[in-house]
Amino acid sequence: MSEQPLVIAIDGPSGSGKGTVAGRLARKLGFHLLDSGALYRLLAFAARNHGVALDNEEALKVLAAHLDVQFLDDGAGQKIILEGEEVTQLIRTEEAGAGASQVAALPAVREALLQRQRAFCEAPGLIADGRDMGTVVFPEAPLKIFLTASAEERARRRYLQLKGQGLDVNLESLLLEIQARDERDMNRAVAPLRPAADAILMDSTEMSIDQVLEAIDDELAARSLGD
Ligand SMILES: Nc1ncnc2c1ncn2[C@@H]1O[C@H](COP(=O)(O)OP(=O)(O)OP(=O)(O)O)[C@@H](O)[C@H]1O
Ligand SMILES: Nc1ccn([C@H]2C[C@H](O)[C@@H](COP(=O)(O)O)O2)c(=O)n1
Repeated sequence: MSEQPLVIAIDGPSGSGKGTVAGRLARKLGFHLLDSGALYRLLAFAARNHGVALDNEEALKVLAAHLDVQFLDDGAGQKIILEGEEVTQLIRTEEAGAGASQVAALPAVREALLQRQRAFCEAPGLIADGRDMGTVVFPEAPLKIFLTASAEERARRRYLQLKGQGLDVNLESLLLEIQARDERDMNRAVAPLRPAADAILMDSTEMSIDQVLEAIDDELAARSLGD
């Protein structure tokens, strides 16, 4: 039987550093990258473009099934094209994250995006970043990291990130938005944000990005993976 490509799942709440760590790890290992949050952000963004309400499950299911998205890697980072428009930065605001969190709570939306996410699993391997990579999408992943940090630290990171992109952001508002998104993601009925039973819990509140990557390297070495 052909060997399955190696999948490393990195789940956790907003702003914990999943995307940054997943991107660095994918480049280092030469693996594919699944930014599953981007799919939900793109769906919410497309819904707004098409005048579809973020609680219209039936219409969102159809939109999700036919989402016209391209993930392009031009060597300087990933560009995201939605229906022919580059939306790489547009989908990164907290407003887009809130919309994503809202549509992500709908079972038919999650079902419509499931196979598209699993299709990212190709040789030589995949780094999968999200909320339910280790619990639902890739439950057989041999390494699952649940990456978190205090809400205050995650708000601080998101503040620096968005301010660095020239956006006018407020730290106190970001903290409230992140806490609200955490609540929704953790308490929804379908695929709630929680660590898989076999996930490695990693609290990066006091860790640098490099320290997180080193800790993941140690976990890979301990399992003789990623060589
Ligand atoms: N350990 C860390 N220490 C300091 N800054 C970090 C750390 N990890 C990530 N960051 C920074 O925090 C910001 C948010 O990181 P990132 O976008 O990777 O988080 P995320 O978990 O993917 O968030 P979301 O789920 O909302 O997309 C980025 O600017 C990133 O560079
Ligand atoms: N696998 C996933 C990924 C994301 N979501 C939802 C919940 C998040 O709040 C939102 C945006 O994700 P982010 O880009 O911040 O990682 O999308 C989910 O339910 N499942």
